[in-house]
Amino acid sequence: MTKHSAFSAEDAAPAQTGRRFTSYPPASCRTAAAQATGCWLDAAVARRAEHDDWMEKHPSALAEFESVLAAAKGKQVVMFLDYDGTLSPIVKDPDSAVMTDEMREAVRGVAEHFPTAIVSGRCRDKVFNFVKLAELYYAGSHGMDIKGPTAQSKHAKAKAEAVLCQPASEFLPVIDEVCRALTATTAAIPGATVENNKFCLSVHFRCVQEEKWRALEDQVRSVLKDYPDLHLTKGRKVLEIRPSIKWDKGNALQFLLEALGFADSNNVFPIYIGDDRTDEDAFKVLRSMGQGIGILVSKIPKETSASYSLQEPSEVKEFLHKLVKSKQRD
Ligand SMILES: O=P(O)(O)OC[C@H]1O[C@H](O[C@H]2O[C@H](CO)[C@@H](O)[C@H](O)[C@H]2O)[C@H](O)[C@@H](O)[C@@H]1O
Repeated sequence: MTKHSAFSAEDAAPAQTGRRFTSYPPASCRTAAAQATGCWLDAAVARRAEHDDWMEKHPSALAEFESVLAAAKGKQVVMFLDYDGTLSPIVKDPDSAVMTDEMREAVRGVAEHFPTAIVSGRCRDKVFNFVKLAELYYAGSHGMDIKGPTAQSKHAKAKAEAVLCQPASEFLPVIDEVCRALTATTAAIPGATVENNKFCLSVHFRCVQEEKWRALEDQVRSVLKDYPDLHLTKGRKVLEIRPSIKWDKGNALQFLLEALGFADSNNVFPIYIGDDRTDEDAFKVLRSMGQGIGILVSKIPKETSASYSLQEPSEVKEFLHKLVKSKQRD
């Protein structure tokens, strides 16, 4: 298979801006080679071929909907949904990434039929304020802050309200301290913003001039030098600062399956839909369990452990609607 960057043109810096951004190479070597020879038609053909090749390996979950249903037949579907880029489109201002009422209704419909969790890099309260559905499970801070439903529903387990998992709670004071330090240090870079996600932080560079990306990353790394228990990862035009503990969205998925009573069960079919690098941890867990499916939301080929793809949040909504309809005709 052609190697793709998990984060390509739509998300991050081009490779030539510096070695530390080189986890974001051009879309494919084939395309780059064609571009290098100056043959743009070849490059377009190569891109198309690359896309077709990728779609064969990660087919549309809508086009293959009946196969998904067949695989899930007789099993309990559990739905896991990432937020940004999955339920809401990527926008410049993170505080404006609202979810449409139509998408909320689609998620509500799914939650009526299946246990449903939102798994986000955002602070749990913030993502709850966007989604506003009390019958769901929420895993905020990249899974480091998990809470059960606060409203009863058919699928909220009797003790759901008691579900709480905060494996990084000892990091709260240090995260606040680093948030203050980063906010002060990056203030001179226009467009840079720091978002406090409670157990982790995001430094956004979507609105920063490309020439300043390197300087911003240098500043963030210089602050982090004094905090060896924290580490930096990269998402969609965002630098993410997280505690160095072995806990990610994959662990959150496993924790929730266990909390729902599906530990070691062969009768469960988890579906995880996400668009970001951090969602890959959950896709990998599903692969290693050999149960359920991962669906990557992306318009372009990316290296992924997901089995299926959807292009954008509107397709996610359609997929959720189809799932609800299929349940209604059961
Ligand atoms: O796990 P997620 O729910 O996907 O959260 C990952 C990050 O999402 C948000 O940032 C991204 O979306 C913003 C709004 O569309 C966009 O402006 C930004 O460039 C994206 O990186 C969120 O603000 C971050 O804190 C999350 O870590």
